[in-house]
Amino acid sequence: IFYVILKVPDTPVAILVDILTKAKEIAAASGNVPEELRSHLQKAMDIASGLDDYLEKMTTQESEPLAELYTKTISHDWDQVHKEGKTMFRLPKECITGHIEGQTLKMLTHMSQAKRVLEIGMFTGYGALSVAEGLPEDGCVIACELEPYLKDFAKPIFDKSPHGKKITVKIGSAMETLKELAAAGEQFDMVFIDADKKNYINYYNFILDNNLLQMRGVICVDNTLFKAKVYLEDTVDSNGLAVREFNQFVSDDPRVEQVIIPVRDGITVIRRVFVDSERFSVTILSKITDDKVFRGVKGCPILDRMRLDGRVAYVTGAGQGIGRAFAHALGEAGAKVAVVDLDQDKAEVVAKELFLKGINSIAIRADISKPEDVQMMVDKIVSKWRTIHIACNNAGINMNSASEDTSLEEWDQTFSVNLRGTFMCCQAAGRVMLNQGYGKIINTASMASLIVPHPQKQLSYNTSKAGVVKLTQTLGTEWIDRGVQVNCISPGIVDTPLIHSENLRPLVQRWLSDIPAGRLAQVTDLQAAVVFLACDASDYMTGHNLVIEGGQSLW
Ligand SMILES: C[S@@+](CC[C@H](N)C(=O)[O-])C[C@H]1O[C@@H](n2cnc3c(N)ncnc32)[C@H](O)[C@@H]1O
Repeated sequence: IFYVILKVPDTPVAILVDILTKAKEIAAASGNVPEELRSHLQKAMDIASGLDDYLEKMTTQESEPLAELYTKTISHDWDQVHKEGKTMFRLPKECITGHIEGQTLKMLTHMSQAKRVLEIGMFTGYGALSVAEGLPEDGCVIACELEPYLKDFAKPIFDKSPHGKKITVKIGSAMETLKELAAAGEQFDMVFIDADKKNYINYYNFILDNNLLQMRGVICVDNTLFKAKVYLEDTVDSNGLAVREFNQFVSDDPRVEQVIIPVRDGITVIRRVFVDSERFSVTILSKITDDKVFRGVKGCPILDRMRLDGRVAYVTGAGQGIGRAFAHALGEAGAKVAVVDLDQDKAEVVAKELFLKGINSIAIRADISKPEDVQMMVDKIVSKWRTIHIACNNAGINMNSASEDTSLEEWDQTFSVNLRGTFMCCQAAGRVMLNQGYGKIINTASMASLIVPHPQKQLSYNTSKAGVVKLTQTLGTEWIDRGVQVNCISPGIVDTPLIHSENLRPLVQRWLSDIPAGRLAQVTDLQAAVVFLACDASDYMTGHNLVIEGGQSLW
């Protein structure tokens, strides 16, 4: 309530409400205003005055630190602070971005998958903290601010928030900070310009001219409606005129594409459009080699070419460990994933994990050593999603015994899953893929296909995995001219809960001394490889054994 009383109209809508309130008062005082006009005035008032409240209510509530920052900011006596000489300028509390704009910034941060954000004009840090909340754990915000007082003002609240540590405040003229950042070769995924309006064009040009914005970054600019003064003809306010000039400049700039979102006092969102812009001058384009390297294959930059949107994948042995990590990785890259495991419950749990993240998934129980199960798996996927693009044949078993004691049962069982099972999966999925002229098969082999891991004795495992590599090479060369690539991944020793058992501890010590990386593999170390082999960027690779073992096979 305190805030409402103190609030001055500072957005187009708030000004509209203010004017309508005055018009209503005049109408009320005048005896001869037609009822219809009064009713229109009331309706216009209801529409305009209800908007901000409704936005507040329907937008995700702000976090406690943000709420505290807001209250602390609007209840602070900024005039007094200025009189005491603690700030250079008299800072109007209304310049805080606040709940709706903060949530908008957080959402934009999230949507643009930004990791590094630059804010020009931090004030008390509401925008900076909102952005920080939308960043991943290793994200960072560099917030430029002229007034040293504001850094100390914001600090206690930044310290209270788990996201505050992502924010670095740079005190001084923002232009000087920009120059330092450019000299250090820094780049940002998102830049939020919200400082002195007369410098907007300078900040904007400096950012673009010095590549402070990374290739796919966005610039957000605050107050670009500037209380409607940017389009009202009688504007004389110098800030209003400066923002108007800025908007016109951006609108005429062929390097970018932009939109003004009428949130609060207007936020312009700007992105670079280097090659796909029809507005880009022909003379500039004639000097560059305009090919797939420049534009990207099918117009996609390399990371986009690694996406798997719309693809259908399955992963066997996906109920845990490497298979589970593969299923998550393929799903995160955009594929629908069938989670296949011998254990139905485990498959269902992983499928649920994927679903929770927004990845379409199904769980399938299958014993890949049985031909009928393998065919059932393929049929189920095809009947559900019409096809299979990515077959990740990962299920395998490992039994240890000295070679002189290895039983035929152990040998047969190992081969029946690791080699025969993998072959059956390749064949069943391969038939679907050959038929459609497209497919990616990724088998899980092992570093044991290259070296003989020791001191444990695992003859049947080692030989079966060597077989998986030869299977991969043979199929990879036989099928590539029909659009199907077959590759395999050979992990080194992977850190699993099993490995931490008391009796395996001495063995782990031994292995560690054999690994140049000085650590075991985490399942997450293998995720990029499966996405790479599953995507179009690896189309020219086939029959390859991608070894990921921290250098162990080289020692
Ligand atoms: C509109 S407020 C920023 C609001 C803030 N982004 C938020 O989320 O609440 C503008 C801020 O820019 C700062 N500022 C103005 N001119 C500046 C300059 N040349 N360099 C750095 N900061 C400046 C002001 O001190 C003020 O704190």
